[in-house]
This record gives sequence, structure tokens and C-alpha cells, in this order.
Amino acid sequence: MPAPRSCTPLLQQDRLGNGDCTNQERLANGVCKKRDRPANGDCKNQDRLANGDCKNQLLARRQFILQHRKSLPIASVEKRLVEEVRNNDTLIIVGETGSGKTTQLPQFLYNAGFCYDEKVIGITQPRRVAAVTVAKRVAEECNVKLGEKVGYSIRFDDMTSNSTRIKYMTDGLLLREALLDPFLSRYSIVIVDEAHERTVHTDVLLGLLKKVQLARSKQHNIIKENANYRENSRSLSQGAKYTSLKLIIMSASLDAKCFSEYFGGAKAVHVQGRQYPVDVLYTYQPEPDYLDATLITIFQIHLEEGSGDILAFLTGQEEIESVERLVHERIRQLPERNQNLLTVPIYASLPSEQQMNAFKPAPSGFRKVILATNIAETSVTIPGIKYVIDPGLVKARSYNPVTGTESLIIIPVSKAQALQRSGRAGREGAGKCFRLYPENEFHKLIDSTVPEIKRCNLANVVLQLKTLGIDDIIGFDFMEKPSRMAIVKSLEQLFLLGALSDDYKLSNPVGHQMARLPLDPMYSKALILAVEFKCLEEMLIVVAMLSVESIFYFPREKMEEARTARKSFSSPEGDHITLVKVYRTSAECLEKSKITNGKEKSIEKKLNKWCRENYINYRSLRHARDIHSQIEGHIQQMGFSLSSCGDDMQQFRRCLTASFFLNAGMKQPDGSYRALASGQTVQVHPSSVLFRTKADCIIFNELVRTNQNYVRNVTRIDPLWLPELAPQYYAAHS
Ligand SMILES: Nc1ncnc2c1ncn2[C@@H]1O[C@H](COP(=O)(O)OP(=O)(O)OP(=O)(O)O)[C@@H](O)[C@H]1O
Repeated sequence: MPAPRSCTPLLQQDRLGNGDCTNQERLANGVCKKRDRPANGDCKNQDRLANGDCKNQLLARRQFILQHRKSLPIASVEKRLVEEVRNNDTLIIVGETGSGKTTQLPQFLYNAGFCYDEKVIGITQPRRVAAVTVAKRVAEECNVKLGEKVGYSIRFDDMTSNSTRIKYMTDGLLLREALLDPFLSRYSIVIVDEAHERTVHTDVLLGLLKKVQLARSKQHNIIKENANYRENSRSLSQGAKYTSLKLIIMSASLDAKCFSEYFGGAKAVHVQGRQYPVDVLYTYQPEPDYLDATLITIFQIHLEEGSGDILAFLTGQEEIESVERLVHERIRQLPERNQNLLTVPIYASLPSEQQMNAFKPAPSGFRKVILATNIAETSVTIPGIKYVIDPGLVKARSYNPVTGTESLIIIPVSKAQALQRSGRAGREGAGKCFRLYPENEFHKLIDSTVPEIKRCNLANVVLQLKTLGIDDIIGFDFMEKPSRMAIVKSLEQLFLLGALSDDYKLSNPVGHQMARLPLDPMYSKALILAVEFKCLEEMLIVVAMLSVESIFYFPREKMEEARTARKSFSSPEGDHITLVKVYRTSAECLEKSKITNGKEKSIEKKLNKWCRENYINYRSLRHARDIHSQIEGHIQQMGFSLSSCGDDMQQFRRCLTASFFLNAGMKQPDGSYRALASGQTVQVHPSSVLFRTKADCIIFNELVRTNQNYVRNVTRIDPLWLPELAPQYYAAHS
């Protein structure tokens, strides 16, 4: 392997202009001082707390945080912002990345008395990792234990208590809360942060909050009027419950006008200024291989720039893992003095405690490079990051309502996303962002991301809205309406899955059960049906394993060994049963090591070793185990009992057919398949165990579009099962 090239040609906007990025004088300028600062969390140990040194460190840390808060741009407009919130029921706040919106505004509002009558200020984030890390930071700033005054709540992890008044959460979680408390009566204020991301949850939440806000102010007015006539204490206390709901929409890169219009001309305010500058650099030419360009830039920074950690944005787990391997290979070729570079991955399907590794400081003398998907794009502050590498791409969902197929495709980021990414540098000092595309390409990017609601299957959204009692989906006040065709398709799908009655109402128990499970409707249906087919144990494993990215991995240099290892798990019936085998064999390995050595760490080590030997992705498997136990909890709450079909895997395949019948394919004379629901021609993906042995009829879980249409996670079925087990679809379509 050749040593890394010294420099990808980069042109610094504004300041440098000449594109020379090897000039040591310039590079020395922004040396990060972060390691001089008191380290976070240094004083956990109680013994050391008693020690005066540590107390001093804590005091210094508090002082430092206080100073830091005062220096944030938002600090100078605290009074004005509080006044604006008092005077407006809905407010839109736009302020630069790092100006202090997410961490400071909730504290301003708490101090201004908005948590009267034990009300809560709720702040939603599109991503779990942001909700958790920001809550931790704000708890530290408030000098309280996390879960007391300041807490967070995300799916399967609730760190709040009765005393929590500032609550960070995912937007999906607030939607689920609305199912139990349609007036969101615990909240005095809801802040929808990073609204520019326009995730499907954000968009549904905005529509719902608009309704709740209206309903709450109506209730409030009625109760106030009643209370004027009779000093009735009961109606007064109800009045407290139904005080009007304040709504704040926030982002650094928001089209304030369109949000304002949606909220009936709501006022928009701008918070000026940012704390530290970020220099943005571009390449001279488009980069033909963005992964290679990322690698080169990582080493260019490592070898030529001053201290400070690196955050590189990639599109998914597989990419992150392959870049991670390449970085390790190249580190080994460097002189020993330069080998002080660590990699830390972070992506959505990584277990939470492993995600948190990205937030831990690198050991002294080391530089860390965080390889991240867009989960690290907004809201988060990763201490130590001074350099951001942005290849300008993102993996996004795309949906074709005509064929009913959803796929993940790699597309250029929007300007808003590019801005957010560069905003991850310059949070503790001046930073640099290396955009791996020419500057003119930046100007061609779309301003903001196309809302997810316009490019995804809406079955989940529709089921959620129906559960909230919203029956007229087409008439629902979406900020941007999804296409009528997409709505109709999802209503049809839910009807075929048995969630809706023939007048499209959520009037049967299956629909309610499906809505209770936090899964895609087809997966929920598979679990519910598995009770009948007596294969819930197997289906639960499959659902958990399919919820993570790539269980198997095939390193380029050891492809043959990896293939041989996979063969030992392969089932001739297909990928689903293969996944069951992997899960069960790994569970046996765990059991064995529990018996021989009960210590948690060494058990995990054994599992890790077993995974390496079998070319199984350890991180994915751990995540699948987590998901398995979380869904098992739901299933138990719903009163289902786990039953296994034992060796009768036909039962299991029949159950798959009964639930995933919309994803069936029939072999064509040329060896390709015809997807029966959409009529598209598809190929079995090379990663499937059925890639070579072609079955006549298959069920698949996923359709991926690259240079052609591939189906992944495939199982062989008997074509006669389709009309037998899904007559509602196949009898009608035959
Ligand atoms: N976990 C943390 N550790 C260290 N510093 C932090 C942390 N969280 C926030 N900060 C500091 O507080 C500043 C303000 O962060 P905050 O998230 O409130 O900004 P913001 O305006 O919401 O930015 P964005 O739009 O990027 O979310 C950061 O630039 C950083 O200096």
C-alpha cells in the first residue's frame, strides 16, 4: 500500500484562496487548547472527591462552564427571547450552529418561570444521540444529576423523574406520548429543534402540535370563562391542566418563511453570531472516489495539521467499517511517532453505549477520528472536534408509490446539511471543514433536504395518525402534503395487512396491536401472526436480526474464508433461517462462556472472538440482541407467549408468507424474478444464500436499488401458499 499522498488539492474559501494547504505556519495557527482545560468527569471517584485537588478541579470546571455560557451569542439576547416567548404562542428561532439554542433556551425559559404548576419544557430532537448528549450537558450546566431537573427520554431508555422540568427527547417519542395524553398536558412549552431535518416524525409532530395547541387554547378559554362565573376550584385546577401550549420551532438552517406560513404567520426571530470561526475548504476538482479522498484527507490532517480531533461523515455502517479497516492498515505503515491515531465509529444501529465512545476524549497524545453517519450532523457537540471532513453525500430513503417500493440511495447533501456538518467544528475553538467537492458544486446543492414524508412509505405514519384518532389522513394538515397516491397506497397496505377495516378505520384489535409495537407494520404483523403459527421465538429473532445492518461481513482480503464461515450457518431455505441459526449459535456460545466464566467482560470478549472467527459483525449482533430483548418486553406486555416451531421450519416460512406476501417474487425463465406486487424485475442480491440456488418463488424483506434492483433477505416459499395464506391479495389479483 503506498503511503498516503501528502495533500488532496484543497482551496480555502475567503481566507486562503491559494489552495496551499501544506503551509506549516498557517496550520500552526489554530492549535486547539482543549487538553489544557479541566477534564469532564475526572472526579467521579468518591475517594478522590474528598481530595482538595479534585474539589478545585470541579470548581474550576463550574467556573469554566459559567464563563462559557455567558460567552455564547444567545446569552446576550436572553431577555428578548423570553419576552418573545411570553408574547407569542408560536415562535420560530433561527440561529447559527453553536450559538447556544439547544442548550441555553430551555434554561432561560425554566428560569423565567415557564415550568409553573410542575409543567415541563419538552425539547425534541430528530436523533437519540443528540437527545442524550445534550441532556447530559445541560444537567452538568445546571449542576444537577441527570434525570432530576434535566432528563431525557428516548425509545427504550427513560432518564426522567417526577421532578424533571427540562426534558430532551426524540420527536418520535413525543408522538408516542401523544397517544396516551392527546393534550400533551404535562408540557407548557414544546421546542421542536433541528426542524430543518424534516424527518417524517418532525412533520407529523408539527401537524399534531398545531392541533393540540388549538385544542388547548380552546379548552383554556372555556375553563377561564366558566371560572369567571363561578369561583369553582375544580374548573380552576382543570384550567391549570389546559393552559395554552407554547410552541417553538428552532434550527440553524431553516426556511423561516415557510414555517411561519404554516403556523399562521408566526413570528420568526434571528439570533446573530457564532462563537468560533470555521474555515471551509473545497477541492479543486470533483473527487472520483470519495472514500479514498476521505482517507487521504484524514491522513493529511493527521500528519500536517495541529492538534484536534477529526469528524468524517460517511453514508453507512458498511462504509464506516471499510474506511476504519483502511485507516488501521495505513496507520501501521506510518513511522511509530505518527501512529497515534484512533478510530471511533458512530452510526444509528450501534448500541448506545458504544455510540457514547465518540464523546469520550482520546487518550493523551492521541488524535481520534470519528467516522460518522449523519447522526452526528445536527445538535451534537463532540468535545475535541476541530476538523470536519464532508464528502457531501448521504444515504437517504426514496419511495416509489407507483411500485410501492422503498429503497436507500446515496445522494448529495443539501446546503442545510453541509452547513450543519461544518457547524460540528468550531464549537470549542476555531475549526476547519474540508468539503471533498469543488466550491461550485456547493452552490448547485438544493437549499434544504426534501422532507422525508415525501420520500417514504407512509404505512407507519398512517397507522400512528389513525391511532391518534385522526381518520382523515388526506385532509390532515401536513406542512407539506405527501402525494395522494402515497397515502392511498399505505391505506391499502394497512388494509391488506388486516390493520384497517374495509372502511379504512382502525377498528380491529390487530390494528391496535400493530400500533403498539414500535416496528414497521409488516414486521409487527409477522410477530402477531407468529403467535398463531407457533413460531414467535423464531420470528422475534428474525425481526431483531433484520433491524440491524449486515450481520455478516466479507473483508476484501479474506473473502473466501468469510464465505466458508457463512456456509456453516447457511440454510437451503434462505436467509431468514440462516439468521436464526447465527443468533442461536451465538446464544449457545454466550451460555457456554457464562458457565465457564461468569464475568460480563470476559463473556463479551468470548462473543467478540466467536464473531471474528465466524466473520459475523459483533456490533450488529450485539445490537440485534438488544433489540430482541426490547421487543420481547413489548410482546410480554401484550400478553403473547413465546413459542417455538422447533424443527418444523415450514411453519415459520408459512408465517413469513402470510405477513410479507406483498414482497413475493416469482422466478423468470432468465433467472431473474418478477416482484409480484409491483411487477418490477429484480435480482437476488449476491449476499443472499439463495444467490446461486434459485428458488421458484421467494419472499424478500428489502429491495435495494443500485445499478439494478436487488432483493435482500430472501426465503424460498411454495407459490401455492400465496393464495392460501394471503387470499385478500392473491385471490383478488389472480
Ligand atoms: N456536550 C458538550 N460538551 C462541551 N461543550 C458543549 C456541549 N454541548 C454544547 N456545548 C457548547 O455549547 C455551545 C452551544 O451548543 P448548542 O447545542 O446549544 O448550540 P446550538 O445553537 O443549538 O447549535 P446547533 O444548531 O448546532 O445544534 C457549543 O458550541 C459548545 O461550545
